[in-house]
Amino acid sequence: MKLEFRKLGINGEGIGYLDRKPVFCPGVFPGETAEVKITEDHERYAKAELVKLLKRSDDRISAPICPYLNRCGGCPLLQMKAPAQLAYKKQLLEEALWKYGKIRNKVVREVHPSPHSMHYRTSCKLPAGTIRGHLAAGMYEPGSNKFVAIGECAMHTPELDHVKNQILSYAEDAGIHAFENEHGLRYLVLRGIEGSFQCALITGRDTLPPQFIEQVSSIPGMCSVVQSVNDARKTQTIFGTASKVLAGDPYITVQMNGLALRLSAESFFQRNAEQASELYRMAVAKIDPCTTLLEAYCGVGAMSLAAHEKAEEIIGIDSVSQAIENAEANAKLNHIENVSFRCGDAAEELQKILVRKPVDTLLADPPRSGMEDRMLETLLTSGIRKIIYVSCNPATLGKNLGVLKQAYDVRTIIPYDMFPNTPHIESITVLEKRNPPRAERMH
Ligand SMILES: C[S@@+](CC[C@H](N)C(=O)[O-])C[C@H]1O[C@@H](n2cnc3c(N)ncnc32)[C@H](O)[C@@H]1O
Repeated sequence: MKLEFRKLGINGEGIGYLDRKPVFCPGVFPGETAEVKITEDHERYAKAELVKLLKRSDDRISAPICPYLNRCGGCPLLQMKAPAQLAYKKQLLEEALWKYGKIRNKVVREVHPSPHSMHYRTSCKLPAGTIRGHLAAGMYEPGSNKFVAIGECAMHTPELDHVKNQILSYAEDAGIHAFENEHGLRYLVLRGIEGSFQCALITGRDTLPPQFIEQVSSIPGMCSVVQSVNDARKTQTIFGTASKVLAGDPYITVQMNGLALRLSAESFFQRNAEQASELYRMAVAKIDPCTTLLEAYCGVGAMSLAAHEKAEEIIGIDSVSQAIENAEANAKLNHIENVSFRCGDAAEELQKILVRKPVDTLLADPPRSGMEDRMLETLLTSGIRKIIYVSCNPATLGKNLGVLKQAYDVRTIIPYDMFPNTPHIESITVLEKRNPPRAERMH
């Protein structure tokens, strides 16, 4: 059937309307007309696949840039011109903020574009698979378990893909196969920042051949080779319980905003390192000089350490022990003495700290699921004056701001494009405590 598309969905798909029912179709942009086939018809929405594009948007780039575009699903906006991508991302953020938190779009600033729109990813976590009898790393087709081998990804840095392909070729020569029956290579986790590489091999319960380890550790710039056994039949996590260092250090050390940062393979670190350093700089600039600053969900401490001159005391909290070990080492490495770290649940640790002393400012960069209810409740009744909230998920940001606005004013929201060609949008929100809170004024 022929359908006109008017909007962009949160997953980067086009939205057209059949009567008043939304129809979601990947590969179509707003302003386009397409022949589509309905694949799922539900009471409140339908899904469709593109048969033929009948009218193209002026925002569409016609030349295909990536051979995996229609199969991998990682970059649904790859064929959209850059200015249009930024405009749609801002719109997606504003819509989510209004839908989930009734936050008005006048507080949303223009999107900061990524310094690079291609080849910006400095890390990858790819499942291993077999293609025509050969070991490969890639992705699964969206919504399916069909493996797609990715040779070169247009979002990875070329160095990252080069190292990935070298490791796969050495693994195949060593007789290592893709994970099956609790053995083999399950995931390849790689980081490569400014010529330093870290490789984590997620495998079954296997002893990897010494010659293979020697070859991988000899790749120029390879600083850290670790193995993590994850042989669980069904798993939501990539890493197993413990990692073993096969060669080099347990971490790599990267430079960011004048700091040396050690990163273990299990520790979270932003994938677009160049844009992350811009975002961190802005987040730190929004902190007013204060006595006690707390960073919840601090990872390896990049922002806490960068903010060390803003507060007399800074405390970082993260639930991943390797990240906290890195953060503590990073404080020492950079000779910063007023920043300390704690491993634990952010809400629980914040509550414990607030019993002992007041906290002036909270810097928080939670995972996609956002802040938990316990964290929100604690903030509402705390004396924390300012919150700088870094978010990678507009929906959970909207929900959290919808609660926090009971006691805080949302001053500004600054979006950052961390992942060009995808619908993802990161942002920094600055909140200030209302004095007295609205709830108290009502009584
Ligand atoms: C989006 S990352 C941000 C990390 C860091 N701010 C950065 O930019 O590198 C979210 C972090 O939250 C941590 N985390 C997830 N759930 C947590 C919880 N309940 N309490 C504390 N930390 C948590 C993860 O380990 C991860 O390091």
